[in-house]
Amino acid sequence: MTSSPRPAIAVTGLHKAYGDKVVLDGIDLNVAAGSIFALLGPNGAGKTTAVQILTTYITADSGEVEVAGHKVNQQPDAVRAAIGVTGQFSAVDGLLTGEENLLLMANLHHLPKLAGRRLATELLEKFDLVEAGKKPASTYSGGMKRRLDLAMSLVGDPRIIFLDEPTTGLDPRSRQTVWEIIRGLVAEGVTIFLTTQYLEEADRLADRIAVLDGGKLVAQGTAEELKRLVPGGHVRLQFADSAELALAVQHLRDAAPDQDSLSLRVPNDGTVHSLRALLARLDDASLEVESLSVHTPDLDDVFFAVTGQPKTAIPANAHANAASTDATEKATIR
Ligand SMILES: Nc1ncnc2c1ncn2[C@@H]1O[C@H](COP(=O)(O)OP(=O)(O)OP(=O)(O)O)[C@@H](O)[C@H]1O
Repeated sequence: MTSSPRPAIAVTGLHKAYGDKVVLDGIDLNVAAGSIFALLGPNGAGKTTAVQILTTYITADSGEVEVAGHKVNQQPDAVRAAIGVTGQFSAVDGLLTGEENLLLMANLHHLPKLAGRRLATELLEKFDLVEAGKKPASTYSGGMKRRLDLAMSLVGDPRIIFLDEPTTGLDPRSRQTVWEIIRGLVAEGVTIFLTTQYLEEADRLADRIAVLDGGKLVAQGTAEELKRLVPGGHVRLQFADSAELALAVQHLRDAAPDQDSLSLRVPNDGTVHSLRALLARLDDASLEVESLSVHTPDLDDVFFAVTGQPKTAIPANAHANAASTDATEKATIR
């Protein structure tokens, strides 16, 4: 009989509040060893708090949390020995060179001097920081700092790495580089738990994604599973002025208008048949459409469905509104 391998991370009923404010409201999740798991959510959703608990930085109020087979509240040292962490506030010391930062980390891990030097050289090469390695880290670009931070988190040879918003603030090229590094680590068998505000990052990288909103997991699955939760895509109709938009709203009752961009989002699966039907409706109503674009479902649509708001419009500490609660219940898969 074969038993399924033990997950790298197992969380049940995780709860954390600060005073009256419930930050994590009963979170359950499992991360398979050797996979990439993305915890997605708007500002203030509780992502960093979850990472802080999983990495033993803070304690939970209740719930079971096992990381690398050890309970975080009972064996925090064993958990710490098995993990690497890079946060939004990096461990990089700007006064030290890249190499010195790595040597310091090797020292903290009690590596013999020679082994520490060898590892620092290896990591500087791996992360394309050989030249920069002799310069103070304060002179590095954001992307270089992030690479050094990642390199430093590898010093203890961790099997599980937590990356809290690893590419926030990076330009697209640096972001791609970090993604390549993450994929390389996973190919070596490392488990990655990352938090992100970028839907694209979760889509491109993660084997499984969980969406956190208002302290609850409102959806969980692969990117494809999450996209299937969204019923079809939509067509965006662009109008020249608000009078034409108002006229369109009267005729297309199932559509959602956006007054700022003078556009209308009409549910549509993008097939030729349904596009023809939509064009016929526009013709029948003599509506003047300036332009039209077809959108197949993406994680943005999932976010819209499970949180009730477009990703870009989610304010800090957003909570699902009453209208979104239905969508949330329909969309959640467990
Ligand atoms: N030490 C603390 N004391 C009081 N409230 C806190 C504390 N730490 C976090 N919070 C609150 O908990 C909520 C979740 O914060 P958290 O940093 O976990 O969110 P996040 O999803 O990581 O957000 P961001 O994407 O902005 O980093 C926020 O409302 C925050 O203000």
